[in-house]
Amino acid sequence: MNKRDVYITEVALRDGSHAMAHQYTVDQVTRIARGLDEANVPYIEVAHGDGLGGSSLQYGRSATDELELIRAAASVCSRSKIAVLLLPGIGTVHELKAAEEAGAKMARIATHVTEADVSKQHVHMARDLGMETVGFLMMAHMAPVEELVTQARLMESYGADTVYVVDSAGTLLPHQVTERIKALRQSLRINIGFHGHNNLSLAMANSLAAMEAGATYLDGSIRSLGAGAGNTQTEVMVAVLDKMDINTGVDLSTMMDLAQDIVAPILPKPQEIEKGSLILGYAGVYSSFLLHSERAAQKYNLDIRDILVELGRQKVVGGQEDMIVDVAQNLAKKKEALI
Ligand SMILES: CC[C@H](O)CC(=O)C(=O)O
Ligand SMILES: [Mn+2]
Repeated sequence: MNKRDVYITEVALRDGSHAMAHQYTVDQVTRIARGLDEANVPYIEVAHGDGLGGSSLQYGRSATDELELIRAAASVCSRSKIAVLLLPGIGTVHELKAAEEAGAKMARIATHVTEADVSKQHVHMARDLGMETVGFLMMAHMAPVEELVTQARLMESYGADTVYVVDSAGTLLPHQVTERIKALRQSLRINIGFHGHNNLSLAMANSLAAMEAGATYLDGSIRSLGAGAGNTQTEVMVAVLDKMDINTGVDLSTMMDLAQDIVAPILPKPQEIEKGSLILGYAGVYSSFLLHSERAAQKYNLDIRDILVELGRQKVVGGQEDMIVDVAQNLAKKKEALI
């Protein structure tokens, strides 16, 4: 792979799986991956939205086995490398091995920001398989900067090539991104990355803040096809970085056409900042909770805002999706008692 100033990982075929209710088909994945490869995007992440092994009642069943999707994407890529996400506890080392056999070349091992220690075995396994390895510290707003540094250092000590600050809730403000990335840059030798969500319309500003503070790996989703209001919109990021004379190696025209002609037509609805996604960012709630909370709001006849504000107050984290229904049921009971 040619040297670039910034390495973009396109996450629509994984983070976007949340927005697609995990209903990606082989045909959709093939067409999108082929376009991304043509555009020379360095990394394309493919998996269930909650990572390998995520297809379940709790997280949402996939329409198509993720290994089939990974194989399909890998089969049309000659330049882009396929990445997979794995959350220890949801995915196992067996699934990682199967993903590698299906063509994945990068493993992104994701943990809650204070739980990097659970990534050790998976980082080791990924390295043993010869994969590029990323530590992905989710819900990064929930830990003070010093704690984030400690956790990132653990991932570095396990052998990760890159560690990411992940703004899962799309709640960080640019100065908070700057201080986090700066602190990591000062304490680590490995690459630093940033993954944003656009719930407060700050994903682009935060990505630029991250880059200016020393991040060289940035995530984006084409047409913002990610959880919540989506991620930093990849084709827009390519345009902005190009105007800043930052070399991403990605072809802007190919990305624009892919976004317009292939991705936009498959969106269940346009990726806008609506009430639910705005509250995710405002209350600091996991972006992947949006669809689950929308369903709960409908079922219990509640305002989604009330559910998400309560989940934010309770500092609910990934893996606690069952709390969404608990919170909705309690709110519904309280509402009934008032009538
Ligand atoms: C549930 C996994 C999650 O979607 C990973 C991620 O992209 C994030 O935390 O933002
Ligand atoms: Mn995400």
